[in-house]
Amino acid sequence: MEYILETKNLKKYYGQEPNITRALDGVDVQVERGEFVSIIGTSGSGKSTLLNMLGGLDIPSSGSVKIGGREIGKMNDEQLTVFRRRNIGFVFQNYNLVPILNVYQNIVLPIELDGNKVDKSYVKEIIRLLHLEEKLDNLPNNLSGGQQQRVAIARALASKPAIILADEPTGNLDSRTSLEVMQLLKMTSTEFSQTLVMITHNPELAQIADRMIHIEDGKIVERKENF
Ligand SMILES: Nc1ncnc2c1ncn2[C@@H]1O[C@H](COP(=O)(O)OP(=O)(O)OP(=O)(O)O)[C@@H](O)[C@H]1O
Repeated sequence: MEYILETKNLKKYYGQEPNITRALDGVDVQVERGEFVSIIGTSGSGKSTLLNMLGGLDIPSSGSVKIGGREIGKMNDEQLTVFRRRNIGFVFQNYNLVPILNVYQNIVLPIELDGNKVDKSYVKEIIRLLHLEEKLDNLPNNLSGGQQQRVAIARALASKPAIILADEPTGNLDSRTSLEVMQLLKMTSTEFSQTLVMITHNPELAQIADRMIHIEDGKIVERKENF
């Protein structure tokens, strides 16, 4: 079977002996197309490092990452940038919105960067579901943290990427809104057969996924509730 995301013996070390940090220490992860997987672990366990590797944002010390069957270590920077933009939607903790663009422009930016036509009715539906209709002309600075996060989620969904990688996507939302946003992410990813990988330290949110991957000290550990 070909997985949409697959790592083999993935290692990421920072620094050098004797002060080496093994952020990832031999990680084998497989994610099936359309799956919703949460990666859960305590602070410093390696979650963000793993997500960055799965999204081709960082280079492994050793081991491999395959996205859609393609080994990303074999692509040059430009190929990887285009590949990422076409296949992966990112939702970061800190939103990464463009401050000089308004909400609507931020949402459709990745589509336009790729020279594609905006599916207006789809984007409108995302905007409605994320309660952003009234904010489309606002600049990010004029929004609350939670609103900015919803814009970031809308942007990730708008280009219908095959894969959505989310790093604590609801970290700045209250618990009720977090659950709502998570349900929305789950609903849209199911509707468009998207693969969703989300990292969190919140067990309640992690359980919304089809499957949980536990990480401790840079290693995947098996837990009973996975089965
Ligand atoms: N650029 C870096 N340089 C040195 N060490 C790093 C770097 N990035 C991460 N680390 C270390 O690697 C380990 C894993 O970090 P990572 O950010 O992946 O953890 P995390 O599980 O996402 O944590 P958190 O939940 O706090 O965001 C930590 O010990 C961290 O200090």
